[in-house]
Amino acid sequence: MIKFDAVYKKYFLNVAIKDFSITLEKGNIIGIIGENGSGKSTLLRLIAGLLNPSKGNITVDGEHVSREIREKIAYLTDQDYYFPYFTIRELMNYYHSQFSDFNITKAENMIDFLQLDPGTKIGHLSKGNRGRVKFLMTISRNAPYIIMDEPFSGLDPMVRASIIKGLIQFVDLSRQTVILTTHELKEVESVLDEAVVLKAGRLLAKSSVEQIREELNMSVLEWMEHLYQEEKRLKA
Ligand SMILES: Nc1ncnc2c1ncn2[C@@H]1O[C@H](COP(=O)(O)OP(=O)(O)OP(=O)(O)O)[C@@H](O)[C@H]1O
Repeated sequence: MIKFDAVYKKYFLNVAIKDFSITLEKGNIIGIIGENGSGKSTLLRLIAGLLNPSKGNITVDGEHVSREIREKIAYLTDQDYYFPYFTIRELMNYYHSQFSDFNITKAENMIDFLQLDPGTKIGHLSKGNRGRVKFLMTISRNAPYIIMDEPFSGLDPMVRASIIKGLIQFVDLSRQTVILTTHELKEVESVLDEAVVLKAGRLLAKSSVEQIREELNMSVLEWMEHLYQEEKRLKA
């Protein structure tokens, strides 16, 4: 379980996360959604322990983020950082040597599914295919928490839907929790259990996707748009 208690995160004078309290339960696929600049990436970096809160507390399974806790988290960044002279297979072997939870058999199985050639050098891949490699390296870890910043951006629409479905196929939700940010809501919402809406660094709402669909009779995108309009109306 991940818990935020009255968390603030400032970048110099800019407050990116404000008075943020939330509990994220285990065993779900959770989508963090909101407009550009609403604080989604900052939230993920705080969970991954790449940033420290300016104020407030964050705990993962009841413990403050530390080196041991960080090892429980597989994090897919929105940045490109792989060594360009490695082939995909060399990168897989490198990850296998660095992370005790890296499942090389799962990675081998995923390579075909993601339509990647393991002999290709990272530096020779297109941006979309580098995105697939990031997805491969992250999902192949048997980490209890998989945190992904925009994992599907840049993927071509013809394969995006099947790669999104692969998330369910390759993640074991009896032992793993997935938290991801996305702007591709129409395609991603079918795999989400929960949605968390951010606006200007604040938590606007959190709901189960089933509740949004069954009780409000809305898609997640419609729900988010509705919340944004309500917020605007209340402020006017
Ligand atoms: N390194 C940084 N230094 C200063 N300000 C930052 C930094 N990173 C993010 N910010 C600011 O913090 C706020 C939240 O940014 P963040 O990247 O978390 O939003 P986001 O919801 O992920 O946006 P997007 O959808 O565009 O990726 C924005 O106002 C942004 O300009």
